[in-house]
Amino acid sequence: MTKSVKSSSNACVTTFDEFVEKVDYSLMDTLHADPNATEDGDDHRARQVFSGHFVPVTPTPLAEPEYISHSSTLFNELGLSDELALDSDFSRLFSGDISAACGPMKPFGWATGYALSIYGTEYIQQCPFGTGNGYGDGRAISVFETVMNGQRWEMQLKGGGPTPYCRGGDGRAVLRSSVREFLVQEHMHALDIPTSRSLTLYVSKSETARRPWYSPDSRSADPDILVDNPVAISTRVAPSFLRVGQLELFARRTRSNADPLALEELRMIVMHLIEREYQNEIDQEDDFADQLVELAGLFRQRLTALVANWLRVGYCQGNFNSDNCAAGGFTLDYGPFGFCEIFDMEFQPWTGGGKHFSFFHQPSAAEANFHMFWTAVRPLLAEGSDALIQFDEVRRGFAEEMQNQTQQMWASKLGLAEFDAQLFKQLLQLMDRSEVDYTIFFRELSHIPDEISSLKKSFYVATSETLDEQWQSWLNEWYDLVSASGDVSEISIKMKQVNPKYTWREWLVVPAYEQATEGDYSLVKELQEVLNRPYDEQSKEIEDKYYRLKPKEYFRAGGVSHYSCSS
Ligand SMILES: Nc1ncnc2c1ncn2[C@@H]1O[C@H](COP(=O)(O)OP(=O)(O)OP(=O)(O)O)[C@@H](O)[C@H]1O
Ligand SMILES: [Mg+2]
Repeated sequence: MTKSVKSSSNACVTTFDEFVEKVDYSLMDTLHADPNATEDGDDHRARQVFSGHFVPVTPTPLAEPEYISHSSTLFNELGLSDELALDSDFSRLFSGDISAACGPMKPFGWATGYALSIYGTEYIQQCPFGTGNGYGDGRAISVFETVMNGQRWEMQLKGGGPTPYCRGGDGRAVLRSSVREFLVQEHMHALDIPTSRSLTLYVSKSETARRPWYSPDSRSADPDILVDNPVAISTRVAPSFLRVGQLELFARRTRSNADPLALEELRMIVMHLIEREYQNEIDQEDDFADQLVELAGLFRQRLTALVANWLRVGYCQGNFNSDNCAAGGFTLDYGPFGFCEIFDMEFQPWTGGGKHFSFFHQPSAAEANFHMFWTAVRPLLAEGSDALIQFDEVRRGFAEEMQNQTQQMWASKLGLAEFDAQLFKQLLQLMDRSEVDYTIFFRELSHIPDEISSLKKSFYVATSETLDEQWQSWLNEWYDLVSASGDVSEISIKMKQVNPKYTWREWLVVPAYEQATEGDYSLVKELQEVLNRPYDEQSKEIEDKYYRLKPKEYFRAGGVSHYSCSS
């Protein structure tokens, strides 16, 4: 078994024909298409979609596409050769021209509908028809499914042009947001955090889209100008793009008797979820009700671990609605996300996001999404059944599991065998008062110093003598605990595996997308290199450039310290 996986991972797909041969449809063959869909996928205007799991739709090719970059790491994992990224037909396909492929490929891709809940409250007014039937992938179009190296993958163009769910939007993503999403997905993977992945990034040399943005040196919360930015298509890859909101769509239709097929379509999409995301853990021969109990337990485990990981690296998703919550338990939709530099429990880079999605509130936001998942799947279980009792039990246990996951994570960040509530509480107060840089502080601590001078390079403010004394006394207590729990140099190595040296710093990413707008992609590529090895020391030159406190001029800077959702 291991042998066959290994040998297939060495098999390199080098030509476009070989790549196309690998297409292996699952979703379009097992789920329901919208019965009102056109046959040719020419379906680009906002309209209501009343039933079915997906709408066949063709992407809209970028005008004059230019290759920017691809992820060698992912190509390698998929068994694709790097040259393929430069192949003209491959580039055509992943810059939106599906006519580049023929033979086993269908002449259209597909978009899916989903519902939206914000922090556990159902919304429908985001849909222009006021019914929820016009909400879904407005600019994301999947074009390819395959099994590569024993794993099923779906490839989805983001910014691939309008779909019936576009709500009047242009279906495009601008270069700025595409560079961010392209880079951060692979960075998250390198940080060992489950995520959708990045395949390729192409930009148009002649097509632009107008978006609200910030003038240079703007300090305003909201964008103050309109900017024409080149449009781009990034392709993301995951076993599926199923969201909690997608399950909710069919559950809502079931509840309101809007569609006689809704309950069956709910059952189908949940089976599809199990098949795509939980195949290795759930036996699909088992009784379906038992599968649902297992599904709930596994999703709870993945979601809580995911959010604990977000806290570990300083990541704030910003907009953790149910439609941005992957039912496979990985990070999806990098819109108004950010990484905490100066430590702030309520860090939230998105001006429209509110505190409920801020840094330390993410466990509660996750619970609200889990609640919507539980509510959506529940109609598939018989009232009064044992399975339903167990299913409800999983829901009730969310907060406890979330707490266990976060406590374990803090213990590992601090190099301790067990979480110490008192020590942790004192640390949070000190970090807050000294305004520490989250990444630099924990990385310096990973060297296990016994006095505070090296930690001070992570402080944004000068500390008083009293504060220094408090730090030293905290450090002494911590040091004693660490040294009592094992070999200090081994603990240091382990701490460096959970406390990255290099994380996302927005002010260092801005120049990369700005230069890319001018046709210079060298910084995008440099960032790919640096962010793909976040736990490594890397060179002195890289350290000087990237392991640094955020300069004063970027505090409160529009588009750097905060941004609106527009992308
Ligand atoms: N320019 C656009 N044209 C059409 N639809 C859009 C556009 N921008 C956003 N949307 C749609 O609006 C909804 C909310 O946007 P949001 O920013 O959460 O998602 P996104 O970043 O586009 O997508 P995803 O969640 O697929 O990563 C999504 O369903 C998205 O498809
Ligand atoms: Mg989204």
